[in-house]
Amino acid sequence: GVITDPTLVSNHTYDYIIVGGGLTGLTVAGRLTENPNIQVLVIEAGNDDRTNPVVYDIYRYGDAFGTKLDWSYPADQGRSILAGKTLGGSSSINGAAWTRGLKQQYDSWLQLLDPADANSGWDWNGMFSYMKKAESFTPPNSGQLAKGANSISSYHGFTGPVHAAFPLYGLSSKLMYGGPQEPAFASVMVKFGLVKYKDLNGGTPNCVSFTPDSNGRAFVVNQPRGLGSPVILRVAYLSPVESQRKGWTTLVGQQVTKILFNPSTALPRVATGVQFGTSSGKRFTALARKEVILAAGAIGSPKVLQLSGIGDAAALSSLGIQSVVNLPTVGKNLQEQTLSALGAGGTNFNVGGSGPSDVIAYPNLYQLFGSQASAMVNHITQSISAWASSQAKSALSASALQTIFGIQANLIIQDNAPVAELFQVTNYPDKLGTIIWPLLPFSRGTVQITSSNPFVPPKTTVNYFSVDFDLSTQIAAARMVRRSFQTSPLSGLSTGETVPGFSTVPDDANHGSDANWTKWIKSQFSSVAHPIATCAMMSRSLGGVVDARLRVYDTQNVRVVDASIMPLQISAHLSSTLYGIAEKAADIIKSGL
Ligand SMILES: Cc1cc2nc3c(=O)[nH]c(=O)nc-3n(C[C@H](O)[C@H](O)[C@H](O)COP(=O)(O)OP(=O)(O)OC[C@H]3O[C@@H](n4cnc5c(N)ncnc54)[C@H](O)[C@@H]3O)c2cc1C
Repeated sequence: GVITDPTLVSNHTYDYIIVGGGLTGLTVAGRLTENPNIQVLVIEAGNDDRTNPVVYDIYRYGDAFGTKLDWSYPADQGRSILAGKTLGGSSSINGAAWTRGLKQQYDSWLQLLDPADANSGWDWNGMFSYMKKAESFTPPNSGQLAKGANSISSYHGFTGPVHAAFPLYGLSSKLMYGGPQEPAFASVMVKFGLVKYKDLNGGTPNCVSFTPDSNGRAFVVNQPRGLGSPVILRVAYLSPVESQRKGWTTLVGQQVTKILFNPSTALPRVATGVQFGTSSGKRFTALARKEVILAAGAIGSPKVLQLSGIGDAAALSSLGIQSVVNLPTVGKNLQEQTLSALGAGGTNFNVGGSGPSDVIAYPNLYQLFGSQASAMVNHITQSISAWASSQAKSALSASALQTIFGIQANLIIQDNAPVAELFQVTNYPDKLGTIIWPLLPFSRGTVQITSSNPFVPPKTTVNYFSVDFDLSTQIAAARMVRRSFQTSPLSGLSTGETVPGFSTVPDDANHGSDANWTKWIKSQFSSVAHPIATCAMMSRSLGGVVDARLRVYDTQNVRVVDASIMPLQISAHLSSTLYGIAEKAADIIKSGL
């Protein structure tokens, strides 16, 4: 069950201790405890807020931002990165869009691992089956089909714990929009050269598509199966089984402060358990017979490793932390995205409900940059080496980063990986809205503790826009949105762009100058909250922190299973992929590899 009293687990021994009861932590715990002989302790820093409407009503997710449900990790340029501090982690405060990346992006993970790991299954085929294992998809009904939803059944799983569907379930007033704005946006994107595709969840996201949402409506569908109460809404792996799984203990309201190691300094190092507590309270210890599994998220996990002595030995020693494994890339290779919202006033058409919004466009570089595309291809090819040098401090080395950037560039140039997301939104920031972000930034950042006090947030430096391609992509996406408001049939619904508007970014033959777009974007962008790669699954020679078995290098029994292991961004929202990673991680752990 879920408990709050730390003395109930203090000095007890479990087979596995999972640090973080978020998206991946609960998924792994749910699978490991299918075996009744296995004892798992999950320690979650946040509380059990499943009965809080801000958590169980996904349409209120924005109400969680900046509250005690959110870490709001401070970052550079005055930004902060939202992250759930509550049971369910960021899945409990997320927007629930359910999308998957490009096939070749998952295949590239193998390229970043040692050749000896060629059969490890970290590619599209392996990941697709695990993403489907996590999913219970409900195809659109006739009403939803009429509004533009569609699906391809072989792209989905139908028996997993996480429900995905088009908006219908849950609050009856919240349905797919029935007004003209979403189909009009899709038509304009087709005019801009994108294919309108039935379903972007099968590894081909370069399209405009109506997209489903995850678990927000799970309880309605599950009710007939006797699982029904709103509390399972966000925590598909836990709530339905929590009263039966005697081997699964979840302690909430306690933060893991470090991993404890066997004193023998011989490599690989052996973890024996964890220390945890609250900022004002006592520290406790719990012991792990088999493994300590980190699932604290892409900012939380490198922080715990560093606090435990795994990181850059020199930097840690300056904080008085004794080195356990000198692994300087812990917390490096951070990739996070930048968001802007554009809006236009609307004629008095009826939006047809209260949403949520459904349509996403994923243009590739050629579609986004149009006549400038070949210049941009040349620019990328010629700049990779300079970009790698400029970002080297946030990676193992310039040469490692150059290899990684080469793979990233190939995905963009050869495989048509979508480089930007354009998410049509009704009534934000005006009646017609589109939020945009570059998907595949070359800027690299770091997460680094600055104190041995675990309750001080780590220094998170994204280095937003430190590679010009990232800004150029955001500008090109903004221009595409501006043009969309001026293109029929969307233009027939628009009374003109209001955000940023022509007084802020005057229109011209080029749809606004680079200088004006830059000024506006830099003044108002926010962080998307998709941080990854801070404990990247890559070969050690490229700066990886975990191997293909998700084991931290030079440790015997410390694994990372969360967003920090993704080595490169994907052209998608992250959650479906992360459920797949965690499902695969659970099988790796069960097999004892
Ligand atoms: C605002 C927002 C909107 C999003 N929208 C979408 C969307 O629409 N679609 C989509 O697919 N994805 C979305 N995402 C992304 C997705 O939810 C996250 O990528 C995903 O939840 C990350 O999973 P994780 O397991 O790595 O980390 P998390 O789910 O964040 O879990 C980490 C957990 O560890 C806990 N923790 C951290 N440190 C410690 C410690 N020292 N001790 C104990 N516990 C600790 C945290 O409190 C948290 O519960 C969104 C994310 C956010 C924040």
